[in-house]
Amino acid sequence: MSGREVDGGDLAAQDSALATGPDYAIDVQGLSKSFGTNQVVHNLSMRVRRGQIYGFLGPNGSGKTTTIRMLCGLLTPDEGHGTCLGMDILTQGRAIRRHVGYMTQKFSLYADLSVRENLEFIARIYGVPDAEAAAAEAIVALGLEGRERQLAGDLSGGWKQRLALGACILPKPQLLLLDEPTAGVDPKARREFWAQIHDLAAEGVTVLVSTHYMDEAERCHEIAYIAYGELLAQGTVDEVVAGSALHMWRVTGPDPAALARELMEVPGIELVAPFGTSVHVGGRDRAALERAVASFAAREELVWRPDSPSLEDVFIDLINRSRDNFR
Ligand SMILES: Nc1ncnc2c1ncn2[C@@H]1O[C@H](COP(=O)(O)OP(=O)(O)OP(=O)(O)O)[C@@H](O)[C@H]1O
Repeated sequence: MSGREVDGGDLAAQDSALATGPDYAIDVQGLSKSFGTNQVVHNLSMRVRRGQIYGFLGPNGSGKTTTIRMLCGLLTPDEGHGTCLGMDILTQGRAIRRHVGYMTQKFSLYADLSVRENLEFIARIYGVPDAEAAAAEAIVALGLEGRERQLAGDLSGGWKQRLALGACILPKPQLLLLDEPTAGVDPKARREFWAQIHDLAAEGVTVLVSTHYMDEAERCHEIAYIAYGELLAQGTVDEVVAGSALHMWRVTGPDPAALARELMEVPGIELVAPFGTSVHVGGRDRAALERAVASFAAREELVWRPDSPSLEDVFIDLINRSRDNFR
């Protein structure tokens, strides 16, 4: 906990500030954080509008969790400043956390308590009035009926995540920080989880969610892509794709893996990404890319089609280029 932490004691004043607060649930500038000599977040600025679902993407170790922890005052940035729910992240961490639900990557409920016991326990810790009723309400809202008496430790991955989300929203937070909430969860459970997230956003809750799944990125109102601690792209999915300025072709042929290796060496081709039986080929210089494609004209076994960049193409391109910059 930061030595500068002050707990803005007047809860009524805070609540009224929250109700009339700024348009942005998160508004931070120039955040940097190092662990020893390793700078894991560098000069990161971001703004998230209230009621939005904001996706946070990037490779492993790129600084997403560290950023989330700075946003709710669990870590103090070395540089930078900003607000979360209108409160200062440097000095009002404790007050921020009273209004934020933070779902960490690790399942942190009690494995040997039942679903209902876990929810009632959390409700009591947060001082929710009538903990039993609040837990019962959460059980219905999350579709956990019939599982109330099951031990949390015996739930499948998808149900565990749903219970963890239930615990997060019991105190009715204004902002949810969800750190890879669906890692390892099957597609049906992920879809249901996302339906819950959209319901919460429709009620005015702001959601910042980190994920490695492209389909989840496409369910967000806005996304940010972070690599090596740098924010490389930000905006709606369409804006991020358009901002890449990538031109793409898709080529299908008998041995996509060998073809991909060959294509990587061709001037004008900056991005090569095998996708099933075909290979996505891209570059920012349209003329150079077209010359590269034309050089394969005699290869009748290959079928070339112009294509549009997918979000995954854009992220692969961003990570390739940022890796070059950071070497
Ligand atoms: N408390 C700490 N002490 C030292 N190094 C840390 C600490 N917390 C994180 N790191 C390092 O900071 C870097 C960024 O980690 P972080 O967990 O923020 O990344 P991430 O983008 O959330 O990764 P993932 O997608 O794998 O969860 C990593 O190299 C990690 O090892």
